[in-house]
Amino acid sequence: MPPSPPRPPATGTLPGLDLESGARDRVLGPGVLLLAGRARATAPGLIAQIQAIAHAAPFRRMTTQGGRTMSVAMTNCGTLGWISDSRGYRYTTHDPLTGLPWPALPDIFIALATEAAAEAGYPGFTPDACLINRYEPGTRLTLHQDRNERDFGQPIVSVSLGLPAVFLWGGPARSDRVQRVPLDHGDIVVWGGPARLAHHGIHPLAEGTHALTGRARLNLTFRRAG
Ligand SMILES: O=C(O)CCC(=O)C(=O)O
Ligand SMILES: [Fe+2]
Repeated sequence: MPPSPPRPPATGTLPGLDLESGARDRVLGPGVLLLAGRARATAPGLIAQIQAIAHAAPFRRMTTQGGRTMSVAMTNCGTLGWISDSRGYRYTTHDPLTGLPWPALPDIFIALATEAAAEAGYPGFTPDACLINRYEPGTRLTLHQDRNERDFGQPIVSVSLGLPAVFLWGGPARSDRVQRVPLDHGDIVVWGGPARLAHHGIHPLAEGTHALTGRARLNLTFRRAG
């Protein structure tokens, strides 16, 4: 009997295993790609910028049109910021909490989002909006579509920092089968084209602490909203 072939390398679900960037890259479906670890090198700089942004535009838990309080804490940077309140979801130029324009997109944010989009097959992406989500253990984001943007021809670039999470990736219909995709610190998911209006969400975060973010996961979601 021939010897059994060598096992393929482990696929990076082991916490703390510092796999080479790219080893866990995955196509989740047509138009959607996981770029594993691509934000790892710049993560400390990204997190420092998030702290400065949150100083000017604090994290807050927004309410939905139905009066529920969202469990994810959010803030924004860019010329447009995503908000939810009793009037529904929309983009605004100003932070309703401070009355000031949202803080500008840092150059390192724009560079990262543009490079990740290009690598995933969406060249020329220039974001004008970055939603910053902060999850604590137990926090979840229910299945939804991102559909408040003007041009669905533009992709979404989503960067994970800190605690790991399970990304829920579905399809255009809410009832479509949902894949559970482990996301680690520094991972980037890019979706567009046929995947642009797929349902997605975040499973309730597991307990833990991360060296750079503490008891939290931070997510940057880049969009061309206007
Ligand atoms: O936290 C994530 O990875 C997803 C965030 C998201 O889907 C959104 O902000 O619309
Ligand atoms: Fe989303």
